[in-house]
Amino acid sequence: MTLPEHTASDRTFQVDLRGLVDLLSHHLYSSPRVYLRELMQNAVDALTARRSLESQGGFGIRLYADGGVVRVEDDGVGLTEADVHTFLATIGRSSKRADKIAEQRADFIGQFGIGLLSCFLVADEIHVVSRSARTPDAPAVEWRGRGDGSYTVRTLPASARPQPGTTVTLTPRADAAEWTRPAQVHALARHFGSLLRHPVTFDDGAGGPAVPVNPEPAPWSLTHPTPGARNRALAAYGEEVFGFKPLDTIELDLPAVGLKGIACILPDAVPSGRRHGHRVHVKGMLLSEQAPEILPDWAFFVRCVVDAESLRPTASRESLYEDDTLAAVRDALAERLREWIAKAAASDPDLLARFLQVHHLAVKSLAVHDDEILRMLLPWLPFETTDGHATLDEFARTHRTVLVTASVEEFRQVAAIASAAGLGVVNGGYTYDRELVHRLPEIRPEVSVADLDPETLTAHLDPVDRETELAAAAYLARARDALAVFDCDVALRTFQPASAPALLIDSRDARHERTRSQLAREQEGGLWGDILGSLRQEVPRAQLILNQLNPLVRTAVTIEEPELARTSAEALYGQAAMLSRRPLRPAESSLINRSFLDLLAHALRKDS
Ligand SMILES: Nc1ncnc2c1ncn2[C@@H]1O[C@H](COP(=O)(O)OP(=O)(O)OP(=O)(O)O)[C@@H](O)[C@H]1O
Repeated sequence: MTLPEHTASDRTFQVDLRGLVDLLSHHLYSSPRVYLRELMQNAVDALTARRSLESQGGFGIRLYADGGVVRVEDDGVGLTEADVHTFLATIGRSSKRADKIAEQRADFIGQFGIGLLSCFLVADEIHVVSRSARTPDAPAVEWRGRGDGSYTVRTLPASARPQPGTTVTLTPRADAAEWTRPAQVHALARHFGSLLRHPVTFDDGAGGPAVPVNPEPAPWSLTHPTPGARNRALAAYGEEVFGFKPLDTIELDLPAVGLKGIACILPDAVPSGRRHGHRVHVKGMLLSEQAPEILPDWAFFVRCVVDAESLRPTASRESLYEDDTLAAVRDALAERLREWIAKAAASDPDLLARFLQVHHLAVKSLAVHDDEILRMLLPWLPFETTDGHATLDEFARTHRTVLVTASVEEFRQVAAIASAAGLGVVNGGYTYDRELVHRLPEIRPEVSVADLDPETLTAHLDPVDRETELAAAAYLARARDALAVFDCDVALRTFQPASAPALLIDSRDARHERTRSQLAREQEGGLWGDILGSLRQEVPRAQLILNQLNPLVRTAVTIEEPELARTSAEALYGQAAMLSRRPLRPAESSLINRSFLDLLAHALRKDS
């Protein structure tokens, strides 16, 4: 038996327009307000297409919103009835992609053939009346497209639309009033269209004259009498769009992609790594206020506003398509910022100083990975040093050997003693600082850089003579006993400055080791106790170094009364711990409290 043959029949997808509009509104566009941008952009593209037919100027875009309707009218290329069926009524079909104009595609902002659908975000029907400039004797045509996917087309007498161009009218739904009120339409038009090159006007239907939406050309396209005047005009524009007075304004110009604009240096520091949005216009139309992709991550000390000819927007038209052109633009703009830094470093020390004062953290993060920035700016970057805050250049002039600590805490511990000994130490504890200081000899070969840790420093402190050591032995033993709970050894040395009674050397390693051995003790006998115990290394203990040159210490070591000796040792430990500015442990805080009260009680007893 043979089965009956089934013949395959070609079918066409059915598209549910409501579902599609829902998808666009929830997943493609950030807000219903984009409907106006899409209409303006179609008008701009239509004007561009008309310009390729006839060079005559004076064509523009007129917006109208009176609370009842929103209308966008252009003097663009227009549509014939056949165009309407092909382009308006076919979703995903765009005249800007048709083969014969493929080479001109870069002239247009649109290309996906879906922009018009965004009108359904605010209205149930799109009404278009158009007359073609390509086929001047074709009649005017009217198209009504509805959100349910149906549409009607009819031709109108030439008198209905005497001149070529297109008028799109929307009757907004009540729930879209927020986006279609006259004041809002005007504000949105200015927002998206302030840099459009065709004249755009707005009329609120109240009887007054239509007002220009983009009366001023882009500030960088104007000529100015002097470079200073130009710079001030660009800075004023930056302040207008970003709301801050730029520390300086860098002009951007990349002819290869028709990009012009400005980069505004932020007047205040920003947390490093925070990426700023830049304002990107494509052919004048505002694409995004938050496009971080036109600059590399490190450029977080600027905000840019640019207008480009050949950057490609994505379908949402709210970001840029990541392609080779965008990568090249990013590189070229980064290069411009570098040039600005180099120029400031070479010829405008005041500007450079102001810039580094605010953005040195950003520059440090940049210099770590960028040899050129390092070479240009390292000498001018500020660091915390034993001479106070100083640039490496200033510091290296007085210290041919630059010592650098690994942590802020270690810097606090050694700074006073090292500087009293004439040593120059840089605090390497902040992010990037130690790494950067170590690279100084690449630029200043006459300078050498070495790490300094507190242990090395104490090893070089002068011991006291045997007699003094013996005389102090009893006191030192009591002090060791008092501080044993902190696993702290006590030693007597002489060091400058004489005003410092004691130095507490307490490296991070020592503290880790103490935590570990304390845990091991607590777990005594158990499995963990054995494991932790077997890890025990030679314990790097904390060390309280008393300064024999200090008058207070000289007196303390002679104390015979055991309680007072103990209290004085605790007080010296507490004071040294506080000076190191590391967070105190609870036991240390209570020790400081207790020793203070004991000393007070002692002093009062003595007085009475
Ligand atoms: N104001 C207008 N004047 C002339 N033609 C227009 C106008 N508005 C729309 N069209 C035609 O309708 C087509 C579809 O428009 P739509 O906005 O949906 O897509 P697009 O602009 O081509 O691409 P995109 O989805 O990227 O915006 C356009 O390609 C164009 O041919």
